Amino acid sequence: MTDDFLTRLPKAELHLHIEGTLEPELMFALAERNGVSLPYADIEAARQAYDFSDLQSFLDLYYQGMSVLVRARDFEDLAMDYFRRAAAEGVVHIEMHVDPQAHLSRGVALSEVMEGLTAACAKARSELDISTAMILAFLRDQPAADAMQLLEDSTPWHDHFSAVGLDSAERGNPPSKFQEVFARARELGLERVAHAGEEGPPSYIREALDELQVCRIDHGVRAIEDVELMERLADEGTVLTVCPLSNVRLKVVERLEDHGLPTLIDAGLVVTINSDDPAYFGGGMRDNFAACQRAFGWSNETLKWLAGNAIEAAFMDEERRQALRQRLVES
Ligand code: HPA
Ligand SMILES: [Zn+2]
Repeated sequence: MTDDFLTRLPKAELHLHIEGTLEPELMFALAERNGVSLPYADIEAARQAYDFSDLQSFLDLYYQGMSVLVRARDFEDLAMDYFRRAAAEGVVHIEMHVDPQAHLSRGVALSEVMEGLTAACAKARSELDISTAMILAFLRDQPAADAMQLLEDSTPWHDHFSAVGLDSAERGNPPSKFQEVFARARELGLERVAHAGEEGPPSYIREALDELQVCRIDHGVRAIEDVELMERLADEGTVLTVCPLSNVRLKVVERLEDHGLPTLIDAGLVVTINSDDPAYFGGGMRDNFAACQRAFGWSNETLKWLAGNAIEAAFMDEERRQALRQRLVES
């Protein structure tokens, strides 16, 4: 392991889609194992195809790529492959969004997904000293009734989920569409997070707060367009899980230097740095921190503050949080 500050920094990742960690190498290996055909001639051609114009152009390839995930073993390999890379760059805690609907629609049972992922999470803890949490994500471009059905059907695995989340195509699919589903999740004792203000307007961030009662906003970068909203987010201490390289690759911003992160921090918001879909967006947690350090000239103190925000906002037990606080002080 490289012994530099950014690697030593204990990084907790609060915004990651486990299906977005599928590197082309593993995609090809699993395609062969499962007899699935891919639209790419080779690994290099797959990487070349990752040239996105917006969220939807990414989602099309993201759903296509996961067609190679069929059996529990595939999901375990997917997660372990990522956990090993993450451990090597100093990631100590990972909260992963899981998109069951994207697998159910292909005839892959939830039991295959969960068996594989829970096995990997157990190994992450015992073999890599990485703690994990899972977020049951609903695809917002699918009907709310399907999300409700998934919430009920996933009852045997509710103990494995810390929260429910909302992802996929944002525009035209406001948080209010899922008000009842999130109310039910709350009744079941699950925390709530939602993607809002990535491509969608600031009003979606308000809706997520008011109608879904989320404790964190995933992305949330379009809050910079609404000063009152920024004040509210700062006052309420709502955590934003910002994904800098994702925002560049999906053209939410043209260049990282144009990103609203410094504005959000200056306005007093609690922001964290995350990788989103590292296999598709050109880098993991360390790369995201490094790119921000370069673009914004941030000091090590600022980077530590960001890493600390994630440790404080994570779904983890207090013993683990205390241990990670200590590692942060020593980094
Ligand atoms: O960045 C994202 N945004 C919305 N949905 C997603 N699903 C995977 N990644 C993303
Ligand atoms: Zn995301």
